[in-house]
Amino acid sequence: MPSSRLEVDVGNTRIKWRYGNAGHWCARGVLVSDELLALTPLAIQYQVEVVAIASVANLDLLRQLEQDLAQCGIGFWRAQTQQEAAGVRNAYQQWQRLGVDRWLALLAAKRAYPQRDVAILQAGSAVTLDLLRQDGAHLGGYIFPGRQMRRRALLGNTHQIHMLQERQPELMPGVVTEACVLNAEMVLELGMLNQVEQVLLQQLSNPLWIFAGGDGQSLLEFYRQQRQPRLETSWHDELVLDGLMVQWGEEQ
Ligand SMILES: Nc1ncnc2c1ncn2[C@@H]1O[C@H](COP(=O)(O)OP(=O)(O)OP(=O)(O)O)[C@@H](O)[C@H]1O
Ligand SMILES: CC(C)(CO)[C@@H](O)C(=O)NCCC(=O)O
Repeated sequence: MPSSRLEVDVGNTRIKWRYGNAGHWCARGVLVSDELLALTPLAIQYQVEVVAIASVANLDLLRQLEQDLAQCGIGFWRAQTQQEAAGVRNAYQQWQRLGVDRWLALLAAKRAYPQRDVAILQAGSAVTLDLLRQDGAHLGGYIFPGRQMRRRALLGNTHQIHMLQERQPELMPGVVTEACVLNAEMVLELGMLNQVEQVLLQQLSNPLWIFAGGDGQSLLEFYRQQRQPRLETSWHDELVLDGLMVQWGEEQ
């Protein structure tokens, strides 16, 4: 009998979880990152045997969670970055330093598209981009500050920029503070997407560009709205959790 699992992706902003058995998910949800210990009551509620976690966040809380779960007789399994697995070779020389969310996304992409070059953009607290060739070679990537992080840096380091109301971003220059900030975010992100597109076209062969993460939908829309997007794109909601499943499956 496959064990019932709570699968968890712990980012620096949010925790995404899903509960199920052998790929059939009965429940899913989101917590904020400092609510990690709320996973124990969830695991009890769903009577899971194991909590399987990928985390790039606070290690102290993770140790506490492991202890809490052990006291309740619930297993704890933590995904790790690897040098090579499931047909993917990590490009980092110091391979342990690659974020486990990036590594698992590579495993998930390889499983989903074994015959294609892919690029993976995960737009979370940070925005990461990773390149993966069809032969399994990870070609490295980029780490950009995420949207919320940039916004906090701008507002936190100035006295007179206040966002009194949200509005739709556009490319034209703004004539009110909010528009200047929001439109600049769009200019910045489109610039990033265009520049990255150039790199992907140079480095990969007919790649599929996968978007994921909290701001991924919005970046994907920006990209698709352009006059001539040159790459095929796809949206993946739970790439890190899918990679967690690949690694779990390989280790059982
Ligand atoms: N309900 C929400 N709460 C917080 N952020 C949200 C929400 N909806 C969308 N976002 C956007 O999602 C981004 C965070 O995305 P996500 O939850 O994927 O990050 P994360 O996995 O915690 O980050 P990372 O893996 O980079 O540490 C924020 O920058 C924010 O702009
Ligand atoms: C870049 C983030 C924060 C994205 O979640 C995470 O993957 C991380 O902490 N990575 C460690 C550094 C690296 O990947 O090189």
